[in-house]
Amino acid sequence: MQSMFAAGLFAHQVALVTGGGSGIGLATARELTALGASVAICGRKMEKIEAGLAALAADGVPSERLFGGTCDIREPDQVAAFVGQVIERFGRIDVLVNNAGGQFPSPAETLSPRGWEAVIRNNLNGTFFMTREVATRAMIPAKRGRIVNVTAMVVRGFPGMSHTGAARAGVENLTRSLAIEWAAHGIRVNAVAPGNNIRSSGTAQYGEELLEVTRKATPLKRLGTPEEVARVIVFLSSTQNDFVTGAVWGIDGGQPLWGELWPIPEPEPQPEAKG
Ligand SMILES: CCCCCCC/C=C/C(=O)SCCNC(=O)CCNC(=O)[C@H](O)C(C)(C)COP(=O)(O)OP(=O)(O)OC[C@H]1O[C@@H](n2cnc3c(N)ncnc32)[C@H](O)[C@@H]1OP(=O)(O)O
Ligand SMILES: NC(=O)C1=CN([C@@H]2O[C@H](COP(=O)(O)OP(=O)(O)OC[C@H]3O[C@@H](n4cnc5c(N)ncnc54)[C@H](OP(=O)(O)O)[C@@H]3O)[C@@H](O)[C@H]2O)C=CC1
Repeated sequence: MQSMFAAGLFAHQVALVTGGGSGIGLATARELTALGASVAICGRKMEKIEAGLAALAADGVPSERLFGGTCDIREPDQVAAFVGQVIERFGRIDVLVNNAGGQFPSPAETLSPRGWEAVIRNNLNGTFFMTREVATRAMIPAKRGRIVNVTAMVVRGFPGMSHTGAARAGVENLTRSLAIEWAAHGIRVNAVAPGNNIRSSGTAQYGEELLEVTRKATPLKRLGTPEEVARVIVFLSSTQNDFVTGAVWGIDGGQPLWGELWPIPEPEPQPEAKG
């Protein structure tokens, strides 16, 4: 695949991509390694990480530029151990892509406390634990770094998945807070918000019928690809945009502007309040 970026843009740089064994994370790892980066990927399941490493090796990336291991981002001890391994292996971390995440559909009224917590921990807590670990151990001491958080398109709320909507909105706000707190350390913090309309290993679980609903609700009338999301992540991870920080960049075919986001029952007309 021909890259839109200059060859060697990430030479001698190290990127950590969470959830890098599949989907958007793997597409990001492929683009970064193609541009010369050394890349570390993590996820909960070793078989996904092995498949990701195999795909990168098949692209021709030498093994000395690759590292992968299991790490559940919800567990601070596992995060600390993984970040330590990456620093031991490569000596630095220039780029962190917080891509790991996910949820399940559920109406708010039947969501159990543990179900709510599982999704908040997966998307909000995990992103914070990883971000702080990488910043304090690698980026703040080095006085440089770029962090890109992968959230979701939540500007219209997320009816039917309110837990993830709340968690992703939290990550967007965290992005803005840390962009300010860590500006003095030479760290830029941005986010990308994929629409609910990217065809990936992640959305495959929702089925073709729902994907068709979301395609129809997209002004560009097609689904996006993990590579299209990855290109924006890579741009924000690069040194080619050093004046961009605290931004949330949508990649959604115009979806926030129009159309039904998720097929939940249409609200009933409500009577005017009396008195
Ligand atoms: C085409 C339409 C497009 C829609 C696209 C929407 C845009 C977003 C796309 C993506 O995000 S792509 C990525 C997709 N991948 C995933 O979403 C998978 C992620 N899921 C997980 O990783 C896990 O399921 C989880 C959310 C982290 C939860 O795992 P955990 O191991 O913590 O959970 P458990 O211990 O099993 O359960 C805890 C608690 O949660 C309840 N729960 C878990 N799964 C479900 C479910 N599918 N439905 C309802 N409830 C669920 C579970 O019941 C537990 O609660 P209690 O029963 O104990 O009260
Ligand atoms: N595709 C889409 O349309 C959209 C995607 N997104 C978000 O983009 C990101 C990538 O999604 P996508 O590539 O589509 O889907 P995938 O399911 O392929 O990617 C999610 C990755 O995150 C990893 N992961 C999930 N939870 C954890 C955890 N607790 N610790 C470590 N790794 C974890 C998974 O690996 P493992 O299971 O091995 O842990 C997997 O590799 C996710 O955050 C997703 O929610 C947001 C909006 C839309």
